[in-house]
Order: sequence, then structure tokens, then C-alpha cells
Amino acid sequence: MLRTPLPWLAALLVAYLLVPLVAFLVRAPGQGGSATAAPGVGDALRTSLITATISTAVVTLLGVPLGYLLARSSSRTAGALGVAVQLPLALPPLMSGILLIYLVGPYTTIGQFFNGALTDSATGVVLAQCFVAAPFLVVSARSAFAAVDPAQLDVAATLGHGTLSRTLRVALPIAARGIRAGMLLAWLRAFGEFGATIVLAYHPYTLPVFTYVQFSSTGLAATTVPVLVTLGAALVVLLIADRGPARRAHRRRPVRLPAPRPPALSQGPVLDFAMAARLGGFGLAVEHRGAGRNLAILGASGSGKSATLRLLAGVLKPQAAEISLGGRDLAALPAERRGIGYLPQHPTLLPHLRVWEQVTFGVGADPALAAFWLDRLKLTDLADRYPDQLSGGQARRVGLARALAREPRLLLLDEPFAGLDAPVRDELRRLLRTVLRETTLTSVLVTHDPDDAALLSQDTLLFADGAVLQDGPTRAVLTHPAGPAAARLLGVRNIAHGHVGADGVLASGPLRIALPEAALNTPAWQHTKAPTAVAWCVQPHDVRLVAAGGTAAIVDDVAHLGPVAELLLRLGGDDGSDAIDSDGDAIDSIGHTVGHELTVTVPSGQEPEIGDRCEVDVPGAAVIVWPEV
Ligand SMILES: Nc1ncnc2c1ncn2[C@@H]1O[C@H](COP(=O)(O)OP(=O)(O)OP(=O)(O)O)[C@@H](O)[C@H]1O
Repeated sequence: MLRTPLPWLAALLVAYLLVPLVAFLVRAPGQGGSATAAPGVGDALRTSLITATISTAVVTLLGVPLGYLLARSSSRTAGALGVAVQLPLALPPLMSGILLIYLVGPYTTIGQFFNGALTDSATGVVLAQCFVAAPFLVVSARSAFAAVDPAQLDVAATLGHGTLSRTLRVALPIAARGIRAGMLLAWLRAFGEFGATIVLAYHPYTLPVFTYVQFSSTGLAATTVPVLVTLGAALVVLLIADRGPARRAHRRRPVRLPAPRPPALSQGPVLDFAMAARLGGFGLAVEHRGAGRNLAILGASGSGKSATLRLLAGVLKPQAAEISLGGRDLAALPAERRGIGYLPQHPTLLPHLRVWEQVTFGVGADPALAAFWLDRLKLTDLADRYPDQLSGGQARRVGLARALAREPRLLLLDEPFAGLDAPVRDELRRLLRTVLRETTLTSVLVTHDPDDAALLSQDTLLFADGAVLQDGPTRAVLTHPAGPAAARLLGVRNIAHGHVGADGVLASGPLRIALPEAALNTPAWQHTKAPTAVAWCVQPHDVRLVAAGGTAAIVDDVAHLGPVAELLLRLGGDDGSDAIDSDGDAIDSIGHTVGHELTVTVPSGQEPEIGDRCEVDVPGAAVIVWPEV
């Protein structure tokens, strides 16, 4: 028994559409004699086939650019235009014909210019068909172009392709399926057009007009042949369209790779930039003065990391920008002339190209160099594959090979490991580290993971809400974050508030930590006077469990993380001292006996049980303190 009414509803519509056809086909043989009563059917068929094909060609030629422009523009004019061009769909075709009379009728300027040849002629038939069929093509083309990922066009720009080349080699092939569907609809609509045609061009007869004339002069029986012919022609076109282009892989020969050539090694140029941009309500201002060749940008989601890369790539318009790469000003150049390799967040391989065609897609890409990178990135065996035959990690590697095959001066990588599982991520990270070391490439890597920064950069820039929090050598940034927000971005677990007394002792909840002289001998402390309100942090692996002489704590949780166990300790036991939550803000402990929480890691096997009492020591040398502002 069917549990849903959906099949019934669908079956009802199918029956409604097909039963008249079946009834006609059942009765048609009995009216076979009427075939001789339709002597003009051949001419009408020819007229319909020719005019429908010409109309489809015309609306395709004009409608594809219109669909492209409508899809790419978000202006109000484009929106209004998009609605207006669909008007013929809403009008009864007869009225469309009447409207056309006002444009090309024999008494209009255009009509007189052509001596009335635009009506009652094959040209008139084409004009009528174009009017009613064009919206089908425009709407299909617009949706097809709207589905093209703008990042694919951005990447093509960074690969050296100008506007026309991007349209023809990226947007058009990707939208081709939708455009083909639109062409089919337009052809069928033109082939079946009656209302506008009969007003604008009664002669020469098209099949629908011929059928109508037969019906009104001789009766139903005389329509059998024209209806059969119309059905046959439409069926043939539908079958041809349904077959589509032959499966691409079967048509192409296997790729023969040229002998590989390694990249020429030269010292990577120094990158400096200062840029400002506005994205809707989001403002971005970022500056970096490079020391190392490889920069990592770390920041929370939505902080402006990808926007920074897009500004560097030249695919996002800045309010102001200075970008100097080895002393050369990039900001004045369009994306296609910046000589940049850009890997956006999502793989942006072109669905119609095989791996080999992808990696040689860039303008000026050297096939020998492409072959080298295919080999180095372990892609040689995949050279014949299409993107939908690759895994996520393989697709990222192809994107990387494509960027490298043009020998870029600067490589921009937007979260290249996002969404990959741990082994694939580790392999790709190792490969990338090797590539950066071997090529002396200058690079900017956007990531959420401090480990990526540690492995793949010499400089790190921390980012929050569109502004720079900290910029400096990676080792210094990772070990000495400039403030609690920077520490939080780097994944530091124990961040809290407290006071440093004149004796240099940090008091925070029940903890008393003697700070070394060096911790307070920094520029940040020069204008402060004890006792000073501070924020502070310590890494879990720096905190020690001690047998005696430490701060009392209770084990609240134990997580086993392979070689180490991570403990969540509640400090102060049950003495009711001020509590500090995990974000570092003091919270009222009235009614609770919760102490200051601390996360600690110990070698696996040495961890206590949940609920155990223990004592902890926080070494002053491992603590970072920042005066509260
Ligand atoms: N085309 C746009 N129009 C309006 N706002 C935008 C546009 N693109 C990005 N934004 C906004 O700009 C801000 C920064 O976006 P961006 O993509 O640079 O963030 P991100 O740091 O890379 O984040 P994630 O790590 O999640 O990728 C976000 O608030 C986002 O909503």
C-alpha cells in the first residue's frame, strides 16, 4: 500500500498529459485517408523547422549575453530588466502578435523601411517566434550563469585570464548545460508557436497555422496528418536533446605528459601591504611589514582573513591598498597581471576539464613545470580524471599544482586543509611544507590552526574583527601572544584575571604565583604601578602536579588524548574563594564552592581519577601577564 499521496498526484498529471495523445494515436489509423487531404503539410513542416531553428539561433545569440549580464549584476535596473524580459510569458501569444504589429507592422517606420517584408513572410514568422521563445532562453541562461561559482572566475583571473577569456572559458562551459536546456525549450516553443504568428505572419503556413486552417475549413479528420507530423518532429528533437553530448571521457585520448622541469629557484620577494576595504557593514584594515617569506594569518571565523587574501589577489576592490612584492607595486595591477597563485577556500576546479587541462589552464603555464608539479604532488596517475572523479584532498592538490604551474611570485592559500580528515590533512601539510622549502616561494596562508602557522610560516598575523591584533615572527607570536584575545585565538586554554602586587606576586583566585623579573620587564609594564589588575595565561603542559606545597585542587574531569591526559582542575577546593570562569571573567561564587578552573596535561598513565584531590604548581616563568586596559 502506498503511504504517501505523491505518486497518485504525479500519476494524475501524467495521465492528463498522455491520455489525449494515446486517444489520438488510437483513432488516427482510422482516419488515414485524410493524409491525402493535407497536401500542404510538407511545406508547413519545412517552414516550421527552418523558422524555429533560425529563431532559436537568434535568441541564443542575443539571449546568452543578456542572461550572463543579468546573472552578474545585482543592480536594481538588472532586476527590473530580468522581470521585464519575461513579460511575453505572461501575455497571451495573440497579444504578443498585436504588440509586434506596433513595432514591425506595415505602417510603422521599421515596417515601411523594409517595404512591409516583416509581416506575412518567413521573416514575420521568425520575429513572432523570437518574441515568445526568447524568455525561455534568457531565464535558463540567467539561472545557469548565476550557478557559476564567482570563486571560479576569481581563480581564472589570478591565472591570467582576462574578462572575455573568463566568460568564454569558464562561465560559458559551466553554464552550457542550462543554456542547452533553454535552447531546447526555445526551439519547442518556437516550433509550436501559433497566436503571435497568426497575427504577424499568416503566410507562409507554419504547421500550427496550417493545422488550424485545416481544422476550421475541413474538420477534425483533416488535422490527423499535421498533428502526427508535429508530434513526430517534436519527438525527434526531444530524443536528440536527451542524448546530449557523448560522455566526455570516451571521446578523449589519454594525456601524454611532457618531460618534467623543476621550477627555477630564486629568493622569494618580500611582501608588505596595507589595505582597507568595506564589505557590506564589515570594515577591514590590515597592515603587514614582512620579514619572513611565509606569512600565516590566523583569526576567528568572519574576522576578514579570506577578504585579506582576496584583496591581495586583486579579486576584491579595496578602498585603499598598498601592496609591495619585492618592491613592485601590485595594487595598481588587475588580478590577471599580478603573477599570483591563489587557492580559495573551496576547491574551484573547472568541471569540464581533466586534471592535466586544469594544471595547464593558466595563461603562460609551462607544461613541463605542470608535469613536474603533478609528479611532486602525486597526481600523475590522475591526469586523465575529471574533478568529479577526485577526492577532496586530490582536488586541493590539483588546485595547488595549477597555481604553481605558472611559477607564481606569491602563493595565496585560503584554509587549504579545511574539511580534510587527519591523515590527508597531515600529508598535504607535509607536501606544502616541502614545496615552500624547495621553491623559496613567498606565501600567505589563512588558517584557524596555530600548528599550520608553526609549520608553514615565519611570520604570523593575528586578526580579529577586521583589524590586526598582533603581527610578528611566528615563534614569538605563538609563545607570547600580545593579549588575552590573541591568546584565545591561539587556543591557549588557561586565561584568567588577577592582580600583581608590588612584590611581583600574581594573585588570581586561590593561586599565588611569583613572577620572574623578566615577565614584568617589558614595554607593556613600563607605565604601570603595582598593584595592577592583569589578565594572564599559562599553557596546560606548563602546569605541574606536585606532592605538596602547591595550590589545592579537585579533579573535575579527565580526558585521554593519546600520549597525554588532559585534566580539568577546580582550584581552591571548597574554600569559597572568588571564581573565574573559563573566559577569564570573575564570577560571583555566592552559594557555590567552585574555585578557579585550570586545564593541565600530564603524561598518560600518571593521571589521577575524577574527584581526586591534588595540588598544582604554576611556574611563574611559564606565565604571561598583560596589564588590564
Ligand atoms: N560579498 C560580501 N558582502 C558583504 N559582506 C561580506 C562579503 N564577503 C564577506 N563579507 C563579510 O566580511 C566579513 C569577513 O569575511 P571573511 O570571509 O573574510 O571572513 P574569514 O575570516 O575568512 O572567515 P572564515 O574563517 O569563516 O572563512 C564577514 O563578516 C562576512 O560576513
